[in-house]
Amino acid sequence: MDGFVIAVDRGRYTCVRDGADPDAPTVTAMRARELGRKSVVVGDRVGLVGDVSGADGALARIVRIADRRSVLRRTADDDETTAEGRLERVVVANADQLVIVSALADPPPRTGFVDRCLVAAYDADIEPLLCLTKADLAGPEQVLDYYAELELPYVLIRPDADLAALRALLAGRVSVLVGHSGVGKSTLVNRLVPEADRAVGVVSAIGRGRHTSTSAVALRLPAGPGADGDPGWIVDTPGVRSFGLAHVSADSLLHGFPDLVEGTVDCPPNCPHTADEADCALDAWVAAGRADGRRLASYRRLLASRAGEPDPRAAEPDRTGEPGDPPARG
Ligand SMILES: Nc1nc2c(ncn2[C@@H]2O[C@H](COP(=O)(O)OP(=O)(O)OP(=O)(O)O)[C@@H](O)[C@H]2O)c(=O)[nH]1
Ligand SMILES: [Zn+2]
Repeated sequence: MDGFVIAVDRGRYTCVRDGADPDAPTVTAMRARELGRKSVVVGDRVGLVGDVSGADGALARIVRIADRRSVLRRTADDDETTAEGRLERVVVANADQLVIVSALADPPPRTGFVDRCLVAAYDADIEPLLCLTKADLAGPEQVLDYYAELELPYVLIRPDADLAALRALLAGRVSVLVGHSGVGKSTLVNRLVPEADRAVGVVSAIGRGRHTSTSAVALRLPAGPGADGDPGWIVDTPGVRSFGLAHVSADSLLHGFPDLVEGTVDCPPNCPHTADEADCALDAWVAAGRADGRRLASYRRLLASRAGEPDPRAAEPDRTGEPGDPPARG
């Protein structure tokens, strides 16, 4: 029996069977010994044996994990020189899309956080989608201007408008939602999946909150009226407030900045692209107007952060989560 892992809690995996009716009971499973040390995460496609009835108290076993199409990772922090920084976690397997939820106001957009998510998305080979909430409070011009060179797909979310544009982008795919506290991610999840309360209830019944607050949960999107085909899945990541990037090499970090990549062709061999590297061609690239200087500054902040250098702006009082995360001001 093949299935899809939708929640993980203390050695128990909640799975849905492939092809099962959306209302069919979920299957609770444990890992079979033959899996060895391989981890099973939300989004994994697994082979199940044993009692797959989903009845109360039934316990199936996961005997196989399918090859992963993508692996979204994070580390606890950026610093590859510390044990905590090297502690790498797989957030979600087999995601197709990373939906970066950012408010346009209250709290103001944090392009540093978005840039960091873009690095994680490109590193994982997952398509990014910028989801700009609270569009009733502020316009998207500044944020879109910052990403002008990227052709980054985006949607605007306002409380009084339907979510058709977003639903169309979610259809048929597994999309991971990430965002800072207060950006309206929970509000959005509840609007997308009105039964999310029920789903959340199921998860809390197996102990969410007592265990790890960072565990991800996959929620099936409801079929729209008259819609055929698969409406898709969203994966909510309640505890993921930032993406430590210690697992991303300095080279891969650059792939999160496609607007800068071409600017490095004139760099000397093995150029670290840091601000103190006098011959780095990126400064000239920006000076020539080929990319936004704020993007170069953001890239270099991430480079410095990976090397364990403290960000001088992290100490500013109005910054609550993300070191070195400027609002998108011009
Ligand atoms: N004006 C406006 N307010 C919104 C919108 N979406 C959410 N809010 C409000 O923003 C606040 C935060 O929303 P949440 O959905 O709790 O945000 P969150 O990102 O889930 O944050 P946590 O609850 O900390 O995880 C709430 O007071 C919402 O009512 C929106 O589109 N426009
Ligand atoms: Zn360089």
